[in-house]
Amino acid sequence: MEIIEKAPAKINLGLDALYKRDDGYHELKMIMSSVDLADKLVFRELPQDEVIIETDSSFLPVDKRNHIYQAAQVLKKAYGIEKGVHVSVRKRIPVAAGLAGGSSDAAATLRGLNRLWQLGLSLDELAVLAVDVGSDVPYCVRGNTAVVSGRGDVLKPLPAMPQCWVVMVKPRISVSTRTVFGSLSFNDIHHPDIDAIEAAVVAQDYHEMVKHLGNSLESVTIQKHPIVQQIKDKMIKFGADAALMSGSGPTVFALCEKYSRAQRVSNGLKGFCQDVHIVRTLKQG
Ligand SMILES: C[C@@](CO)(OP(=O)(O)O)[C@H](O)COP(=O)(O)OP(=O)(O)OC[C@H]1O[C@@H](n2ccc(N)nc2=O)[C@H](O)[C@@H]1O
Ligand SMILES: Nc1ncnc2c1ncn2[C@@H]1O[C@H](COP(=O)(O)OP(=O)(O)O)[C@@H](O)[C@H]1O
Repeated sequence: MEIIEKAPAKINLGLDALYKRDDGYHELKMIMSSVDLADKLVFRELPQDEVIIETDSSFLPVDKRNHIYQAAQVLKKAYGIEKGVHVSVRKRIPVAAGLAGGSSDAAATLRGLNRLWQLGLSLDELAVLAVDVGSDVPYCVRGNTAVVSGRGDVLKPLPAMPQCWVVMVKPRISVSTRTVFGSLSFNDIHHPDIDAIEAAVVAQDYHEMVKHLGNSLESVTIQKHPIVQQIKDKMIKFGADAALMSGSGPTVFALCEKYSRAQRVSNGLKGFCQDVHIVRTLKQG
């Protein structure tokens, strides 16, 4: 049997870091949304009890460091499964970009193996296991648009964000999520109004939504990597309705209501960065 799952990238329309918790993680309140840029995973049963990963990306480890491997092990351990799987990954989401590519692959693995091994688990049950792989994985199990809080493990589904075009630009720098959180100083960060973004999404009010986009981690990454601010400035100059860093970065996304604007932003940025994508927001489902 062969099972296919898509693993879409996410953007953070809002990310508020509230405080550092006793377990070392940060309490967050975020609005996340899936976009139409996805990896494709194909799962096939293996006769031996082994997890084998194959990918077209030269940036990815295929051993136990891969989030796909970790997700499979979490599921096998939780349900005592002694079966093997071959996973082939067509990688389209830029790696270590703030777009949750690895987390989305892990979530797709939980969904895919649930089907391949006929475990009959609900998405809520998979989301509970998911946090053992990473903080972004519970959200990625369902994807779509949601308010995400706690460490990343408390989910409230929302209607799909208002339809628009998203231009995603990843500069050629590496950002470590752990280092960004480690450098966060609560004295001087911006706290976006997450409730206002949520209300705008519920009301399907695109213009109100773009007014409130914000990310507490942005200034931390910009301080080390001014190119993130330069990309934001260029996006606005070329006509984007809003521009924001996603997650801990370094990808910056621009939202545009009109495709012609998205094309202008994309063309304007292509001379500056190589990794530029125009994608659509996803409708629910
Ligand atoms: C910042 C966000 C926002 O969506 O996204 P990315 O930039 O990774 O896409 C996520 O919270 C990242 O989630 P994820 O990448 O799964 O994080 P994890 O592997 O669990 O944690 C990596 C490191 O980030 C820090 N971390 C993560 C989540 C959280 N709520 N508090 C934290 O302090 C911890 O230092 C941890 O060691
Ligand atoms: N399947 C995977 N896809 C992408 N990255 C992965 C995967 N498995 C492990 N990783 C590792 O996870 C780290 C974070 O990658 P990724 O999830 O793409 O970024 P982010 O958390 O910034 O959104 C990278 O160092 C990468 O090597």
